[in-house]
Amino acid sequence: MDGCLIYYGMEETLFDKLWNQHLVQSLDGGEDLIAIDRVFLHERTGSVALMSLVDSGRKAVRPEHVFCTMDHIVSNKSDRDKDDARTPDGDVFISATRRAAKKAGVNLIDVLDANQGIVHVISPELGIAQPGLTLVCPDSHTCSQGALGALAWGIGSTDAEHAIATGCLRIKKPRQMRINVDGALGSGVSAKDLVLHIIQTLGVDGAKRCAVEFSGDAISAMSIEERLTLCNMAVEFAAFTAIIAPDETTIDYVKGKKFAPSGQAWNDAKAYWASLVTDNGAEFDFDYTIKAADVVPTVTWGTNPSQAVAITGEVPSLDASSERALEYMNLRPGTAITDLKIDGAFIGSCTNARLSDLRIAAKILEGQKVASGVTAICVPGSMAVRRAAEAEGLDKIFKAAGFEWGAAGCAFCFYAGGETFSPGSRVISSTNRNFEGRQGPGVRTHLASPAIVAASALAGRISLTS
Ligand SMILES: CC(C)[C@H](C(=O)O)[C@@H](O)C(=O)O
Ligand code: SF4
Repeated sequence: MDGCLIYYGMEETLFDKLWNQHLVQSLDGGEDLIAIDRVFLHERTGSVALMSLVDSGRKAVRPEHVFCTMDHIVSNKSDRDKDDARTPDGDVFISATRRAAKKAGVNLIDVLDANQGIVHVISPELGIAQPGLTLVCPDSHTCSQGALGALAWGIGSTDAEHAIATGCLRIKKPRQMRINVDGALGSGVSAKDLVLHIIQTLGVDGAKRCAVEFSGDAISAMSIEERLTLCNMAVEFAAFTAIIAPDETTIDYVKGKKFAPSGQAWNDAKAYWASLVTDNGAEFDFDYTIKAADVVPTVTWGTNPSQAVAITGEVPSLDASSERALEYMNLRPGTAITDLKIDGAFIGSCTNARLSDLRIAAKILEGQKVASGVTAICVPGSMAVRRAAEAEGLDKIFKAAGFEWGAAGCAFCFYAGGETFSPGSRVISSTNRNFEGRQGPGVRTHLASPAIVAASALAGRISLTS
């Protein structure tokens, strides 16, 4: 063995690489100081960070790398004004956020800006989230942006202020999990079905404090928009974040985006991104393999995203943990999912309101009418998505079918006060959370893919086909 060096445990995961490349210092007490490349804020929680920063006389260390959008409480009316809000007194909040963002000198994507939209939709769309960058945002679905190969995670408002002021955050390194999805998803089986299947299998705490890397043939075959849907819901099974190694699909997606590197910087970035893979032999704390062929169109029946079932299945039989959920959802065990009549259908949110989602729904809706008694709403994830959809005539299809066509924002994904579905409504929704009251007091949410939402809107009950 002379002259032969054997390294044990030198192989790194993609997550290790990004963590180590951003490690400023290991601190006493098990925390690390991590360099933060981008901070994204929104008016609901980011505003708190911005206002506190401005009020305390602190400055953004790199204001050009801080972005603030208005998405959570803005009105989704097509003719909205710059201060129209969904919440009582929301206008005051929006204008205060605007003032603080301007004072702090950060990039403001205001309500009427052409680039406005939901943070996790516009960050990739504008090339702000990029492979290899660390990105934080005071919002739990920041994990979505790991789809680009970025190390992106949700933080609190205080940490956001700290990251803006110092460009660093102290944090304990999470555990690591790999979920390898082998083979190809069946036709008509979407990224949303896959993530609901994973959460149903692992449970809502299944990836507690883990950075989850998604890999395998089914992931490589996905578009970036599908990967964003998948990573979006990592937090719904308690993950610290999700990440997917950048590949040709990622490079093609990022190329030419507003904030993407260009010229020589683009070539350098591509060379660096090629190194962002998990080494063969690198170890994870948890390593799962899922067969893509086992995944079927899936819908939630309960009040957390793990309470899910095949659309061809039934409301499961009662156990102690599901009793409350069944009561809230007004369901009886043994009822076929496709026998559930709906009152509302919603396509929107950072999970499933990108152009590909709208195209899938429009294909199903074309030339058809929403069932009577169903309130159907589509809110594109960003104004760019809305414009692109309109350029293809998708808005006309949605409207002709009886859908409302909104301006971008979080809108009916979460209840912030203001207009929503009426109490007791059963709503099929392309969003990511089905908690009690999530879409409004007493509203009963069933999570599903945009295809299922569209088909159900036409059928007037949960359905895979109209
Ligand atoms: C309001 C915001 C902090 C919250 C989040 O963290 O995710 C919201 O976006 C949500 O989806 O519940
Ligand atoms: S669309 Fe919904 S899940 Fe996404 S950031 Fe907004 S409120 Fe949160």
